[in-house]
Amino acid sequence: MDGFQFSHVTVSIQKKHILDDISFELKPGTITALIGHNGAGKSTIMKTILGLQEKDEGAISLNGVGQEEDFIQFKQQLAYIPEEPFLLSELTAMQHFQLYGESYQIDTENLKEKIAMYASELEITDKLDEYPESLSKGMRQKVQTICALLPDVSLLLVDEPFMGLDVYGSDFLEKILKLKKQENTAILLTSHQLDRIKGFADHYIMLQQGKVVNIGYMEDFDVLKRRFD
Ligand SMILES: Nc1ncnc2c1ncn2[C@@H]1O[C@H](COP(=O)(O)OP(=O)(O)OP(=O)(O)O)[C@@H](O)[C@H]1O
Repeated sequence: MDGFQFSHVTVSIQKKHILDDISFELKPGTITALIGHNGAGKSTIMKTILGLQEKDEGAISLNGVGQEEDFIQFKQQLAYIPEEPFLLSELTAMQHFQLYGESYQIDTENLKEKIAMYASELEITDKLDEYPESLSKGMRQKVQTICALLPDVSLLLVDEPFMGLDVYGSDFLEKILKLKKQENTAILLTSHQLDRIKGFADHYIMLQQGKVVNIGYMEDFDVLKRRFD
């Protein structure tokens, strides 16, 4: 089955329900925004998909591959841009890209072209041999972002995509997310920058205290918001 399924997932941390029976689906070639106040459970959904957070119940699958059945094959089909960069201090920016290239088995020429294009567009070409400690926070975020954009995956998870990026970097990332969508990637993002994501997300999932309160088309979001305000 194509696409991503998150079915009846419940997560507890220290006996408290953080996600309560959450279900949604993502179709290939769509962008979906997870919307909700601080603490609603958006990052916990991302971490649960990535296997960083254990779930009590439920099932998660991507293109018919169950997260629990074959975690490596499941994981190989997705990439993640975290809110905070977590780079390895002993690797340069270029070595991070090569590591991603190897783990996603990207063809060498293709990898070189992509690195050159992303580094140039995000203005870090002169930083490729630098280690994370000598990069600014925004530059580290750019390196982390490029890592996740290098592979062609079925599912791209993006936690607060525009946090830490300058306006030019944010505009470029938005352009690339739209391009990935055209290439049939399903994109799940969280953002508090509603004005920006309203312009390019197709669907929204609204969370409140670990529960889904509404799922709909992004273009209908304003109507719903006015009703809740
Ligand atoms: N490790 C943890 N230990 C205890 N509680 C946690 C832990 N991680 C998350 N929580 C709780 O889970 C709830 C959901 O947190 P989560 O980070 O998923 O929210 P969020 O919607 O991503 O918020 P934000 O918009 O602030 O990033 C919060 O009440 C938070 O306090």
